[in-house]
Amino acid sequence: MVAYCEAVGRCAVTALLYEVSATPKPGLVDRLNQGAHKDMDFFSFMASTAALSSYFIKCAFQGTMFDGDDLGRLFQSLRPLGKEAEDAMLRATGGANTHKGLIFSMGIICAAAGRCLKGKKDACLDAEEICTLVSCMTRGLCARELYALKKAAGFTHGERIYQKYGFRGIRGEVENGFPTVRTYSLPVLRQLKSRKDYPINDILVQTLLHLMAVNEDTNVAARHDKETLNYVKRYASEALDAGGMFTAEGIDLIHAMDRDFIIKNISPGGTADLLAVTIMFDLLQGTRLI
Ligand SMILES: CC(C)(COP(=O)(O)OP(=O)(O)OC[C@H]1O[C@@H](n2cnc3c(N)ncnc32)[C@H](O[C@H]2O[C@H](COP(=O)(O)OP(=O)(O)OP(=O)(O)O)[C@@H](O)[C@H]2O)[C@@H]1O)[C@@H](O)C(=O)NCCC(=O)NCCS
Ligand SMILES: Nc1ncnc2[nH]cnc12
Repeated sequence: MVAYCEAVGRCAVTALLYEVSATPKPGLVDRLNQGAHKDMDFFSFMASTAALSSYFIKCAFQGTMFDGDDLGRLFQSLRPLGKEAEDAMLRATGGANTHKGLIFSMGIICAAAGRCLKGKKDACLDAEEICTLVSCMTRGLCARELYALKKAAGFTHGERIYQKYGFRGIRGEVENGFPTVRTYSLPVLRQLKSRKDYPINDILVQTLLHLMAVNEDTNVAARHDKETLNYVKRYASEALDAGGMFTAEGIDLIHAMDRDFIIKNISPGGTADLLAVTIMFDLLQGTRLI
């Protein structure tokens, strides 16, 4: 069981490292620049990933150990681990929110992957099965934290954006079992990977563009507004129409997009998170972890 949880944790760490390494990513931290961020760079992401490696294993372990059918309780039991992980991230980065979103979403995925072991002698992991578990674990989250929200002040970014635009952000993604990943990015990643001549870096950037063209990224909406989010989506579609990472014209457009997002202070951080989630599902899929 320990080896299984370590293997799940290793997939999560690999997903985080692949995501930040993929270059160029418009507005995001990558190997070329800090994107539209002042308080984090490529090395902050390395340090943050290292600090989170034991957290992912602990979440998987929590999933394997959980007894009972009320998966909402498994989700609740992750909260103290998430808080500890957030402190570790802040210590490792000198106070930057590098992986705030992924502590939440990847933690739930690792616990769900742990739960997949229940009642099995060996686990051949399947993204659909994990997504169903994620959805069961977080059932009612949007109703509790967004729809019925009654607070006078102190709204988080996500709560404020729901009230303004009705975007459910990461809460909607987990409660619906990552529809954006299942519908868009995972099929794209798999199809591109079947082309043996494409470098992994280019496949990941291309997958990111597909996500950017559709994702309701609450980070973009929180720093700016709905119009800016539509601008990001249109720009990503335009880069894809030009061939994306697989034509010279597409690559030029992606670099132009990066320069433009940096000037305009646009960071599609939620979309970067979904790229990491996509990579995670691809790494887990079909893997016999024990
Ligand atoms: C459930 C919470 C995580 C929700 O918190 P909040 O209400 O703040 O929710 P959101 O803002 O909606 O989302 C949180 C992060 O999720 C990422 N995200 C955004 N949109 C999407 C999307 N459509 N799909 C997937 N993921 C999405 C995003 O993460 C990225 O942003 C982080 C940097 O954020 P921040 O510092 O706010 O942004 P900056 O632009 O840098 O800030 P400023 O400079 O403008 O100030 C970065 O990590 C990216 O990866 C969202 O930020 C909340 O309840 C919570 O934290 N709970 C703790 C529970 C927990 O961890 N439990 C244990 C595990 S279950
Ligand atoms: N590469 C990246 N740049 C900025 N924010 C992010 N959140 C997750 N990955 C990110």
